[in-house]
Amino acid sequence: MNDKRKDYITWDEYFMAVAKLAGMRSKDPNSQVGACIVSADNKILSMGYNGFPMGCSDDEFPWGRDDEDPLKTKYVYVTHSELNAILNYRGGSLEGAKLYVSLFPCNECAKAIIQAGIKTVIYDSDKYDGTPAVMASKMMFQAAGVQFKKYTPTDRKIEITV
Ligand SMILES: O=c1ccn([C@H]2C[C@H](O)[C@@H](COP(=O)(O)O)O2)c(=O)[nH]1
Ligand SMILES: [Zn+2]
Repeated sequence: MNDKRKDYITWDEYFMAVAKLAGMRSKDPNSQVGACIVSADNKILSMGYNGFPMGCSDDEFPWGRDDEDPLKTKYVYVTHSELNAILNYRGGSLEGAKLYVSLFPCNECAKAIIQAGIKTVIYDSDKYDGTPAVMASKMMFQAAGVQFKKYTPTDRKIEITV
């Protein structure tokens, strides 16, 4: 019994699972998004999920998507997972880091990702592909030399009992 285990999870499975675990903290009833920032040598640097800013109560601010008054929707208040992950990092530079995220970043997150120096984005869902926000993200990533690649699902079930 000197051989190592063979069924350990890959780096990609690990970091995407961590991103999705972070997303499970989200109170958004429609889309729970998680992000995990990783160094070039595979150390986790930061995590985030979509939620309201500190001091803005999850129970008082609205979670709805549609209202003729934009102030009664979540969109004007929610901080996106990627931005939270960037802002949660306290260690200095994210230059050259990788970002694992469960949903393709919107244009506002793309700007923050580029400006933070993140060079690779690995995403799972691309459910808003073709929308202006995602089209703008893809254009900006291409112009800025940020690689984006779809996570290849392995269908591995990762079960954790807590
Ligand atoms: O780049 C992104 C884009 C969106 N999100 C968050 C913001 C919202 O909480 C949801 C999207 O809600 P829908 O009901 O699917 O419109 O996702 C994010 O974290 N990062
Ligand atoms: Zn965003």
